[in-house]
Amino acid sequence: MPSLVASPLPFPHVAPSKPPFLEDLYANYFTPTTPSLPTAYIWPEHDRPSSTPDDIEPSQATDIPVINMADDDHTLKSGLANACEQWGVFYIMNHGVPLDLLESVRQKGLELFSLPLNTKMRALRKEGSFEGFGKAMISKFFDRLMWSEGFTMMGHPTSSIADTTSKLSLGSENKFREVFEEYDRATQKVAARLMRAVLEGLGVEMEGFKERQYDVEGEAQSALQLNYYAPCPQAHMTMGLPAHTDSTCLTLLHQGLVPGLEVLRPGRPWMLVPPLSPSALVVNVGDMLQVLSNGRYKSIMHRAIANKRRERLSIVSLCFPPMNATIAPAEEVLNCSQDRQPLYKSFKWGEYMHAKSKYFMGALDHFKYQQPLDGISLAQVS
Ligand SMILES: C=C1C[C@]23C[C@H]1CC[C@H]2[C@@]12CCC[C@@](C)(C(=O)O1)[C@H]2[C@@H]3C(=O)O
Ligand SMILES: O=C(O)CCC(=O)C(=O)O
Ligand SMILES: [Fe+2]
Repeated sequence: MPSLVASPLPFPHVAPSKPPFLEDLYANYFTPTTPSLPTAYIWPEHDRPSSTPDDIEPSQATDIPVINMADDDHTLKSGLANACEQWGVFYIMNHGVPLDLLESVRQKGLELFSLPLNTKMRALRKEGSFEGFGKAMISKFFDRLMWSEGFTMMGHPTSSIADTTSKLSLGSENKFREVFEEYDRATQKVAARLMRAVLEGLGVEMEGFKERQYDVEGEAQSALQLNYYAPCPQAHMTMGLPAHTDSTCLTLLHQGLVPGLEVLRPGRPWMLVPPLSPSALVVNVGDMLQVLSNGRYKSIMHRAIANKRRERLSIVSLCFPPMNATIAPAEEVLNCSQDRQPLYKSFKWGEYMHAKSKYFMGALDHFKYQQPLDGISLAQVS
């Protein structure tokens, strides 16, 4: 088992003294028309994209697996097993989320980011909360600013999308809520189906898993994250969303027709994940599936590149365990693996998020049975 922290990226382990998000975010906000990029947005050369995706058109050839959700159960399970093990990222088609719903979310999302500043300020993310406008949580691990802004809504089953969006509604009408909630419900249904198929593909028996851990179809939590990347004339010098893995089981992402998502598979260069078709979704394996599968499926490192001329909106559905569920390698996975040793201890998702917000890419090692000697030393980062 290779060390999970053997990331080829030099992550800064110390957060800058003043996180570049929250109240001062919009005060120091970028102006997309600025002739030259403000220094704070210029990233060190080794962290910059090797090219910007401006001239790449949808349907560009790629060998990333495509999962057809209309396939029979057996084909679906084996396709997913292969995609999760070999890639950690894949496309899904025939997933059942209607194209017109996707288009409405896209339209409302763009409307959301074009709201006037004082309206956005009312829904700014507060310290200790995920919800609202702001830079992504991980921005505090980087000493440069990201060329993006985000809006996070925590959803199903105790939907607070209504609360987050109601802070934005002018008057009593909440014009964002309905469409975001409908999309959240639709994508979580897809995520639930995928999770069942992925776990069953690993030999997990669903009733036992439900008793010992959680009901992946009835109890999973969701968040809906919108990321907006304004056009950036010097896109090659900055980073839209820096390299990270998601703390999820699975993440379903729609990037519209504008490319920008890149993935890093171990031992390979960064690779673009081009938009495949207007309705295809990209699925990423997250940290929790890595634990449930006892490291057989690894969460995939990814990042987003800004574009020189085109604005980009990504619509990201995050699927993760309920707060009180026990996360640990699934029993059946341990029983069929050669060494039978769990790589990870049991923990709760909240504990994981706490570790992630402190140790970032070192968080998973915190829950490993043996701290790898070459890993991040906790003393170093605390
Ligand atoms: C349910 C989640 C998962 C979160 C935190 C919370 C809500 C927003 C998610 C993201 C979305 C953007 C990247 C990320 C790294 C971030 O900064 O915020 C994600 C993070 C995680 O996957 O760790
Ligand atoms: O915008 C993208 O393509 C990536 C977004 C992402 O990775 C995230 O929100 O977690
Ligand atoms: Fe992500």
